[in-house]
Amino acid sequence: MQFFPQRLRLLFLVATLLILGFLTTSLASYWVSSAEIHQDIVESALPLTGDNIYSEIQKDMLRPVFISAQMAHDTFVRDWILSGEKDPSQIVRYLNEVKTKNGTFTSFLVSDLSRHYYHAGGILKDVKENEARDAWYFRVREMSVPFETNVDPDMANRDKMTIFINYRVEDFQRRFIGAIGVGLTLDTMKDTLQSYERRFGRHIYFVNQHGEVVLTGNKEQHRGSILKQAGLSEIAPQILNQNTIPTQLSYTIDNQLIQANTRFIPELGWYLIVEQNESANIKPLQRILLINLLISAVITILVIVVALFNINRNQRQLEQLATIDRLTQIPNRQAFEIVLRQKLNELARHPRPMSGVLIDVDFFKSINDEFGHLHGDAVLQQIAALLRQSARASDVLARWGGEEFICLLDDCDQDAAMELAERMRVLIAEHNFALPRPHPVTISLGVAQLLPNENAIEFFQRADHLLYEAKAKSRNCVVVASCEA
Ligand SMILES: Nc1nc2c(ncn2[C@@H]2O[C@H](COP(=O)(O)OP(=O)(O)OP(=O)(O)O)[C@@H](O)[C@H]2O)c(=O)[nH]1
Repeated sequence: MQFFPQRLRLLFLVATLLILGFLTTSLASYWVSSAEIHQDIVESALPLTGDNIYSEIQKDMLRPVFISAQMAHDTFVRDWILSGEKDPSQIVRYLNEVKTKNGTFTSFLVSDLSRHYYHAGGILKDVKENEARDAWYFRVREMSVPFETNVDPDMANRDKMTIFINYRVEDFQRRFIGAIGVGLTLDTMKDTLQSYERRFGRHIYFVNQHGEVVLTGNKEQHRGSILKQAGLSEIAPQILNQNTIPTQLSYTIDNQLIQANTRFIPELGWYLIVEQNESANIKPLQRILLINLLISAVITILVIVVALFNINRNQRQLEQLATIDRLTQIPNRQAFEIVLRQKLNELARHPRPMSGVLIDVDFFKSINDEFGHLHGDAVLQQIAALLRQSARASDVLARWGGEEFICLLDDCDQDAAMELAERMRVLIAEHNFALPRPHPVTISLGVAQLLPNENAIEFFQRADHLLYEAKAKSRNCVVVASCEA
């Protein structure tokens, strides 16, 4: 009664300890690793990438700015304009040389006096104030800073989208005399950004001072104004603050935590934004956590199954030890009494004849004395086996005491029981027990049928009395209760 809940309690305790242990270690390692990833992204990976990209940009993209600055300060250019743009082939040759030497996509000069637009191929056109495409020139003309970067289609190159560096050219008294510079196609710039994205595994893009995304390696990711994009709009005011010192910001979009490293690049007039998806980096950890938890669950189940199997097996062995006689391997007296109680209950519900045979080995002490206890044990084992053979499968044979056995015969009247008892007696008397010297081994038997309203104690007392009678009579015989009894 007590054993079952106790066993369950033990298993529950083991399972709880295992689950707690596995959960603690798995969750702890997940939290530690994700905290490390966060720290690595925020404190090391992103700022480092930002710096690397910035230096790459300085190398690749600021070069056109420096080239344009050199062109704007070139005394040949200024002298040529101031001397009345006499020989256009000179400036065309100059622009061609700048373009080919530096590998830029285009090079140009617009003179404020003639409004001619010179490029490496000659005079392209004249810029006009009311022409929308020429608005850039009049903007540059009025601006107070030395240059601007502008993304426009290049008429000289089949309207390809181009980043122009528009540098103001001033005379020696700092009066505006024209605009000069070079241009890079956006394709080239995009390729550059894409190669950065591939190399550093981050998302890199530029926004202008109005928050418009002007250049990105991956067009699908960001377009339009960052002021209008979900998640990003929350940190847009912090990005657009002309801060040249790198700033670390974060925002959430579609349940993904994005870390962003931003800085203003005054030479370009644009903001460089380098992003990394922290959630995506943590995803493999979540997969590992899930696998760990699954493995833990499987191990816990296995441990429980193995423990349950062992406990059940031990319990079965204990139960067997408690009910089976070790020497003869037949049920002992306790087991017999349990079966008898069950049989008596059944009999009360479904009346039928039931008989009992009490068996005692004759002069067993003399066998022990003459041949020793081991031989005595062997005789008892053989007797038990012979009795078991002669009884029906439904009959219950048990060891009643030292050299006493009992056989309960269900659905069997006294006559049939007596026949069986006689068969048993003859079987034992004729059996060769292989003792060191010839020695008779016989049994005496008392047979009784259960009487109506007789209880177990009365029944056994009667059988015992009959056995005593058999012993007193001659031994090696069967005594049956008289019919009148
Ligand atoms: N070898 C062995 N001897 C046992 C075992 N159990 C009881 N005995 C012995 O069986 C003997 C029984 O002796 P008694 O009760 O005097 O009966 P008996 O010698 O058989 O004589 P009767 O019953 O009068 O025929 C005792 O000497 C017990 O020690 C056992 O498991 N093994």
